[in-house]
Amino acid sequence: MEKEMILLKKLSIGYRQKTDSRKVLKDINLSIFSGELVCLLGPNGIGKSTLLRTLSGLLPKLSGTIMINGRALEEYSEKELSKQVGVVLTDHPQLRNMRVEELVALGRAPYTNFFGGLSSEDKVFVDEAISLVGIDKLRGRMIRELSDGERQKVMIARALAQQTPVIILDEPTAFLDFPSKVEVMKLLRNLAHDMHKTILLSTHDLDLAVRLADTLLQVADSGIQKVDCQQVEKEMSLLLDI
Ligand SMILES: Nc1ncnc2c1ncn2[C@@H]1O[C@H](COP(=O)(O)OP(=O)(O)OP(=O)(O)O)[C@@H](O)[C@H]1O
Repeated sequence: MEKEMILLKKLSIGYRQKTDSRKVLKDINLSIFSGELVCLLGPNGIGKSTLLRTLSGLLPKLSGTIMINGRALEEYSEKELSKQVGVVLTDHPQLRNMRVEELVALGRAPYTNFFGGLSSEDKVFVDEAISLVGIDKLRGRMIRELSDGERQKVMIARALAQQTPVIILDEPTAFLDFPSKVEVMKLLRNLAHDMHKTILLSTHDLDLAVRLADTLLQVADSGIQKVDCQQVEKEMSLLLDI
């Protein structure tokens, strides 16, 4: 039986400004379960990143409820939340001067002591994450010397080393060539299915999302709706006249 990992009720998200707030999406009601690869689709500027940042605890909600693994998001301390939710955002220029192994080891930060030393258990999790993602050969390389696809895999390995039940990724396939997009999406799907993780990502790669996601969520001004993968595939074929 899969577990309800993310529950959203009457959620409004956006940006608080000095005098008022800029609402981006409102009345979001949604349940997301463990073992699921969930893809958020929608046009530029509709609010996908805003939602992912809000669920990651990086941006405060405007109103409503966010439950992560059965507990309200705001009840978690920063450290506790980083044991529940791993986040892979678009670019991290400040991480470019690290080696692959060091960056993956950053995933252990919520578990290490004040001085940040890795225990032998931490090292096992780092090794495991590196081998799961298939980047053993890149271990000693500098992040700045990697291709976009390789760097994306390293970021996923860091989130895996963090050992969280939920992983949130903002456009993990952007800027990748087609084979790398497929590889990254399949990797994420396998992680959801084999390790029972909840993987929530945004993407503009509709064709891949339709084929690989367990759940497709369409973001529109009116809110967020689950859409049927097979129905979308049929509509795509009709549009393309094939
Ligand atoms: N820091 C901010 N302050 C105020 N408004 C913002 C801020 N960041 C984004 N927005 C606005 O919020 C809305 C939603 O942006 P968001 O980045 O969530 O869209 P998105 O669906 O992720 O788009 P894309 O597909 O282009 O990445 C946009 O109108 C954007 O201009």
